[in-house]
Amino acid sequence: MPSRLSDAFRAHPQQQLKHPDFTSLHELPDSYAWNQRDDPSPETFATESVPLVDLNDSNALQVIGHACKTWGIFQVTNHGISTSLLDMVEHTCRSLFSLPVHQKLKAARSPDGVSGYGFARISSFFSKLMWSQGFTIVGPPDEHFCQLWPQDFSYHCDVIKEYKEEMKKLAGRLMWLMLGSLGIIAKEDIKWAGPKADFKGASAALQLNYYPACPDPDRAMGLAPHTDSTLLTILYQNSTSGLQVFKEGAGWVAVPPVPGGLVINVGDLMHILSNGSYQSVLHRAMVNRSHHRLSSAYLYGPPSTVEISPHPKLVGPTHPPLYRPVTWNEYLHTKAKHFNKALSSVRVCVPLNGLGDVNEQNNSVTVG
Ligand SMILES: C=C1C[C@]23C[C@H]1CC[C@H]2[C@@]12CCC[C@@](C)(C(=O)O1)[C@H]2[C@@H]3C(=O)O
Ligand SMILES: O=C(O)CCC(=O)C(=O)O
Ligand SMILES: [Fe+2]
Repeated sequence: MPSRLSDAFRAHPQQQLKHPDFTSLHELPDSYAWNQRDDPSPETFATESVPLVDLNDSNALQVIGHACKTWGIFQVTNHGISTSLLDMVEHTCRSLFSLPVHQKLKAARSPDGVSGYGFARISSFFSKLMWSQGFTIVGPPDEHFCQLWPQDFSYHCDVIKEYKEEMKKLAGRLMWLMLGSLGIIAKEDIKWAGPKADFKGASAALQLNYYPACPDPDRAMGLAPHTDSTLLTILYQNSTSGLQVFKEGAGWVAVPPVPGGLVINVGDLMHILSNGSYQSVLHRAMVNRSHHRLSSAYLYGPPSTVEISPHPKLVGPTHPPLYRPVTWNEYLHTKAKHFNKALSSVRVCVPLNGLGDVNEQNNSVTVG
């Protein structure tokens, strides 16, 4: 099993797809036209809205805990990330995606790599193409940025580095808020958080997404429904809406951009750590006829060698562990192979009849 995030996809290389120049398309090609069969979820729209939390509010911990249990997503304000930094990141995204295709392809993601320009990893699980372009950054951006902007790369590198540092601090803070509401409050409760409890060794990937304006948005899909493989994800979206989340009993709910706000979603590893108490949220990005859309997702997880398992404080005789321990790399590997069945493939199979022979998937563990 690879031990670095950048090696997570060595065993599952991504197929090479053509990168069209979106700006030149005035009609939606058939390869981009999604039909109901590709998107089985009901197209209902809810009146409910995703919780909004002011991080300066004294109730923040409780509101976040409730949001993680019921929605698996919330938006935050007063998060400490300056508007000017968010503007600079947006500017870097804009500048990156508006480069000519041949220039972007100089920093193309290699089939078995994780960083660089290309289609979303999950593309291979769908028969239709997504109306988006992405740029993934794991580790320092210098090498790829040098190819994109031979003149100005150091400016863009500095923006991304500062953003990653700020995101890392905010993610550590959010970790304690999310865990705190489950009663996981002491430094010793999460050993890998380190002596200062600041999650210094955490790993992360930054995913920049660009959704060009689309001639036929009702039939196109920006980013297909998925959950993130993370502990948590911090998403910045520009002022164009498009993000939707699936809520049981309500259907697809839009997550409108809140000025200066950030969207936080629970990922699969947090679902495991919370022993199923927090939901990793199914989400997708829709596209727009007249406006392009930009987003940046900070995908946050544990250090590569750390195994995540249901927290001992949440496990007991009446609450058996629902998942077996997994490292982030191992889980990304599983996701690249099984996509939306990845979570169930690491689920511990509790026998329903006590006979211990219930084992729906050959790589799940049977207990009892
Ligand atoms: C650290 C990560 C997390 C990854 C894979 C790798 C780098 C890029 C991330 C995303 C970003 C876009 C959605 C997703 C589903 C995708 O296709 O690539 C994510 C995936 C995951 O959360 O599984
Ligand atoms: O663009 C968005 O709103 C969603 C992006 C996303 O889900 C991701 O990058 O994982
Ligand atoms: Fe996502």
